[in-house]
Amino acid sequence: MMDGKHSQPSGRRRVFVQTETGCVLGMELDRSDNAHTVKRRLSIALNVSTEESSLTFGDMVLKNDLSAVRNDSPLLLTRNHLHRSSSTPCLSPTGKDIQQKDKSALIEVLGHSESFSKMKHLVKDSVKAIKNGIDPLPVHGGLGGAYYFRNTRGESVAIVKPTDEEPFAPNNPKGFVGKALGQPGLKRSVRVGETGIREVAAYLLDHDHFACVPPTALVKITHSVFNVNDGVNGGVKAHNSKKPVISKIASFQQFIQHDFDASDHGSSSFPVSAVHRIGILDIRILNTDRHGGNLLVKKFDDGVGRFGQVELIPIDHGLCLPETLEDPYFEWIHWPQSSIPFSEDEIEYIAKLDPVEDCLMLKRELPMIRVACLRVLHLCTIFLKEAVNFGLCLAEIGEMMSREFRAGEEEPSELEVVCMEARRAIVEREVVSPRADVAGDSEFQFDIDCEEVDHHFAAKMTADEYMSRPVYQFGIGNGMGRSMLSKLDESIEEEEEESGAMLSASLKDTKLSDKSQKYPKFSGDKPENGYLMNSSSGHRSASEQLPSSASFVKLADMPDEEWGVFLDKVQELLCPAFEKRKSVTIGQRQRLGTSCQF
Ligand SMILES: Nc1ncnc2c1ncn2[C@@H]1O[C@H](COP(=O)(O)OP(=O)(O)OP(=O)(O)O)[C@@H](O)[C@H]1O
Repeated sequence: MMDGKHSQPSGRRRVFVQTETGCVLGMELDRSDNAHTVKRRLSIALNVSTEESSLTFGDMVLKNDLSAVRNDSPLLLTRNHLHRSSSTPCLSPTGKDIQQKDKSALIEVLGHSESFSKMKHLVKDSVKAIKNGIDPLPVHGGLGGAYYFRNTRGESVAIVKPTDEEPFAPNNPKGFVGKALGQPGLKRSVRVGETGIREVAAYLLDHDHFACVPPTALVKITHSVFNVNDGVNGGVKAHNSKKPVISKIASFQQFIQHDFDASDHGSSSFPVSAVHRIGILDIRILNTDRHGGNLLVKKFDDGVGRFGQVELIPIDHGLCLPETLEDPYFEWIHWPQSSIPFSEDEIEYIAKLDPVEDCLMLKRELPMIRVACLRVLHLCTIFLKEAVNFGLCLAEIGEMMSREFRAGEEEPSELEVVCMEARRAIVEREVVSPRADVAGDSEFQFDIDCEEVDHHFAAKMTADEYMSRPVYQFGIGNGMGRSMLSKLDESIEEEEEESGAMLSASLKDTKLSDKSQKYPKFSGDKPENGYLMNSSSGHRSASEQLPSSASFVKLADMPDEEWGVFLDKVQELLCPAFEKRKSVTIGQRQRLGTSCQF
C-alpha cells in the first residue's frame, strides 16, 4: 500500500545517506535540494570528503533532480574511481553526534509497505529492551556481522544484519574485509552492501507467506554493539573506553525459534509441501545460497508427544536475485520430495504468479532495487510457470537452472543455453532487419532520458495499465535499460571483463541441442575457480578466496524493447528444452528401475 509520503515524492522527504564505509546520516530533503546540497550537508555533518564522489540510488546516479528519491530511501555516496579502497574514512564523527544531528529513532523501518506492519511490535520490543539495558548479542556463525536483538525478557526477537558488515564490507567483524559498498561481493553478481534489500525482497515476494520467509524489513538502526573496524570511519573510539553508538542500515528479520537447521538433520521428515514451497520461491528468486544451514527446522508437537513432522523456515536470502543469470544452489534438488509432482494448490499458486506485477511491487517497495535483479526475477518466474505448465517437477526445474561441472569446466545451465540462443536469434534478426520491427513502433515510448527519468513511473502506472501493454513495451527498467546502467554497472562489467569472465558476447554457433560441444566453459583449473563447489558446501572457510563468478548471459545490457523481444524468444525456445529434459529424466528412471519411484 502506498501512503501520502509515497505519492508526493518531490515534497519534504527524509533520506538516509550512507558512505561507502558505512557511516549513515538521516536528513530531510526539500524541493530545492540536489545532489550537491546533499553532499555538502553530509560533508559537514560527517566530516567526510565528498569530492570526486557520486550520490547513487540503486541504478541511478543522482544529479540535480532528486524527485525520484522516495521518503525513507537509503542513498549511497560512492567514490568515482574504479578500484575503490575501503579505507577511505569518515574523519571524525561519533555515533552520538550523528544521532543528534539526524534526530531519528533508535530503530526506523525504511519503507511503508503494509507487509512491514508485522514488524512494528518487534521494533517496539527491541527498543524497549535496549532502553532497559538489554543489549543485542552478536551471532557467532556465518561470515557476516549479525546480531540478535532481544525483548525485555531477554528472548531473541529479531536478527539484524548491518549492510556494512556483510562479507568483504568495510566493517565486517569476522575478518572478511577489503571492499567498499557497491563493489562486487562474495558473489560477483551481488554487490557488497546489497544483500539486505534482497532479504527484504524475498519476504515481499513470498505472497501469502507461502514459503514462510520470516518478516523482514530494511531499517536504520543505532546501537553501540555494532562493529566498526580500526581505520574505518576514522577509527574513532569513544572516550572513557565505552563503545560509541553508531547508526547503520541493516536488514531486520523476525527471529524464529527453531530446533536445528537442515544441515544437521536428514531430510526424510521434511514435508513435501514445505520443500516444494521453498523450491518455488528459490526458483523465482534464483537463490544462489540455499544450503542446508539456510533452512531452519522446527519440530512440532503431533499431539501425542512423539517426534513427528517438522516445519521448515527459509532464511538468508541475501544472495538471491543476482544481477546476471548465475549458478543457483538448491540443496533440495537432492531430496526425493522434489521429484514428487506439484500438488493442485501449488500449481494454482504458480499459475497466479504475475512476474510483471511482482517487479512493479518490488520497484514500489524497494525503489533502489536494480533493473538487473528485476529482470532475473521476471525471467525465472516465466521459466517456472512454463515449466510447470509443461508438467516438470521441482527437481527437473532446478536441474535445468543449475550449471554442471564436466572435466573441471563449468557449463551453462539449460536455462542459460536457452537465453544464449534467444540473444543470438535477436542479434541475427537485427542483422537481417536492423530493428525494423521495434524501432519505428510508436508504442515504444518508454525510453526516458537517463538523468531525467521519472522513477515514479511504476508507482503512477496501475497494474492494469501495465498489464495491458505488450510485455516488451516495458522493460522492467522503467526506461532504465542500457541508458540507465550506472557507472557502477560499468565498473562491475569492466572488472568482469578484465578477469576474462565475461563470455556473454560469445553467442556464435550456439545450438540448443548440444550444449557441451558448443558453449563456452569456465575452467576450474585454478582452485579459486571452483566456487560452485565451494558455495554448494555451504561451509566456507575463512581462508577461502573470493570466488570468481562468471556470467554466460547478461540481462541488464538489453534496452527495454529488446528485453521484451528476448522474453518472447525465450518462451518460444523453452518447449523444446523441456522436451529434452523430460526425455533425460525418463531415460534416468528407466535405468534406475522402480527403486526411485515415490
Ligand atoms: N530469522 C532467524 N531466526 C532465527 N535464527 C536465525 C534467523 N536468521 C538467521 N538465524 C541464525 O543466525 C545464523 C547466521 O545467519 P545467516 O545464515 O542468515 O547469516 P550469514 O552471515 O549470511 O550466514 P552464511 O555466511 O552462513 O550465509 C544462522 O545460521 C541461524 O542460526
